[in-house]
Amino acid sequence: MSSLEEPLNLDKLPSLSNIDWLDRFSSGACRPIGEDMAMGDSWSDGRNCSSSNSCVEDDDEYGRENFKWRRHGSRNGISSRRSKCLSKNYIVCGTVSHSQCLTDRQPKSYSNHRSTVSNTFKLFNGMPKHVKIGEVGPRDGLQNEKNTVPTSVKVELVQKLVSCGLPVVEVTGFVSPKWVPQLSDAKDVMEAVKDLEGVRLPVLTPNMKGFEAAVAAGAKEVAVFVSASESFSKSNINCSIEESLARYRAVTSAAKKMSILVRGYVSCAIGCPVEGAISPLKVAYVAKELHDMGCFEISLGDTIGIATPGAVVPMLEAVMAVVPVEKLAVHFHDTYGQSLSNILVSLQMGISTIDSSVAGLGGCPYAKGASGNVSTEDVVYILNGLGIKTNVDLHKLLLAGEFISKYLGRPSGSKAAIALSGGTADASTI
Ligand SMILES: CC(C)(COP(=O)([O-])OP(=O)([O-])OC[C@H]1O[C@@H](n2cnc3c(N)ncnc32)[C@H](O)[C@@H]1OP(=O)([O-])[O-])[C@@H](O)C(=O)NCCC(=O)NCCSC(=O)C[C@@](C)(O)CC(=O)[O-]
Repeated sequence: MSSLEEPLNLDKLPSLSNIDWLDRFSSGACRPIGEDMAMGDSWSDGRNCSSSNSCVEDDDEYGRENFKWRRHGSRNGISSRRSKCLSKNYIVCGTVSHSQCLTDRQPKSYSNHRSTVSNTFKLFNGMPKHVKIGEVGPRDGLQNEKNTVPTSVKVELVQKLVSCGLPVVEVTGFVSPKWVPQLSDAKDVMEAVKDLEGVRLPVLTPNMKGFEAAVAAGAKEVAVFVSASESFSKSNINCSIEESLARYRAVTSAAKKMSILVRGYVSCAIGCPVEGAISPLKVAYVAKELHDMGCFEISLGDTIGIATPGAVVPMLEAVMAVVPVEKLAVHFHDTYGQSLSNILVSLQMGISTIDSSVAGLGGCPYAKGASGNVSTEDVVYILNGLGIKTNVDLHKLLLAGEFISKYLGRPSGSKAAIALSGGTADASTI
């Protein structure tokens, strides 16, 4: 195992030129559910990319010319695939009824129709058709609240979020109550929601103690979190990056024996409150370690919310060189209001799992000044506009956001929710 104390040389990581983009974007790269799942085969919400999010069929010359990470593909068969891609794009948009989405914006009588089509390809070609939203409000959102939120409110919030159709709701964290007092009722919250059906309910676990407590409370999925910044690792979990990786190897190994799924987070994937900018290679290093130890999905977190697309692209490029894109998620905090732009560019790079927090709740107790996650309402709104399916009922989501905002006594952090408030009865058709 190499150490982060040693400088990471470029040649230690596979470079983009060593990886044929077809390998990473082909339906072969989008494995069927269950295959290559180091943590057992009980994951029922796996994405079958070859049917729903397939990218390669949509590849065309525009993608490769415009996006560096696709440069190395074969040009064979491009023209024959182009018309197929075109119809697919239209089908995607056609799935959202009553929506002002991509198709509606295409000027039908535009004099240069070919150029309009070219733009559509350039901008939207690599995007997934379905996005899985990981709701983190009850954990990431509430962990930083100063006043204790009663267990019953947390449980009701989780229930409301599940009823929206969200496929994943991160419930709580089995972390030290001395470090994060707000989550000291983790056991009670988990026990109250563990039997909710049709949803994955992961919980954060920083070590074996947390893992064992989570399993005892009924968790069937846990999440470990490693930092790409040495300083943040020490302030957040009181150990070095390498020590944390060793702890998580113990967790993933125990989880595998019990068919418990483990998700991995990389925090400070763009920047650290102490160290500033973080090298994409460091992010790639820890992401690969998490992948190699058996995490079925790795969520790349801009913990302090400083990212712009200019920083997200190289970070994703570096990580996608070592971890398959279908195993990656993005997790943006919205401190600088850049999250939706960052999400858009992530979608263009083929990411199809997005973390977000209802009403934009959140902030990390160990990242002062960092604001909440991008709001789930805003994410659903932009995805609806792009004609990308989420299966999330926006109307119910607005009510869940309203519920927790009212309880906390402050306005929602979601622009879409604020704009739609008063008109929530019609929100599901937006
Ligand atoms: C990791 C530790 C526990 C180390 O904390 P430590 O103080 O170094 O641990 P320790 O092993 O020395 O134990 C100290 C005490 O904590 C107890 N303890 C030990 N482990 C646990 C546990 N799991 N659950 C409950 N109690 C625990 C342990 O039993 C002992 O109790 P005592 O004997 O003093 O009574 C601590 O630093 C901690 O809990 N940190 C978590 C901090 C946290 O939750 N931060 C926010 C996470 S958000 C994030 O990282 C970013 C993310 C994921 O959201 C992505 C993004 O936004 O970008």
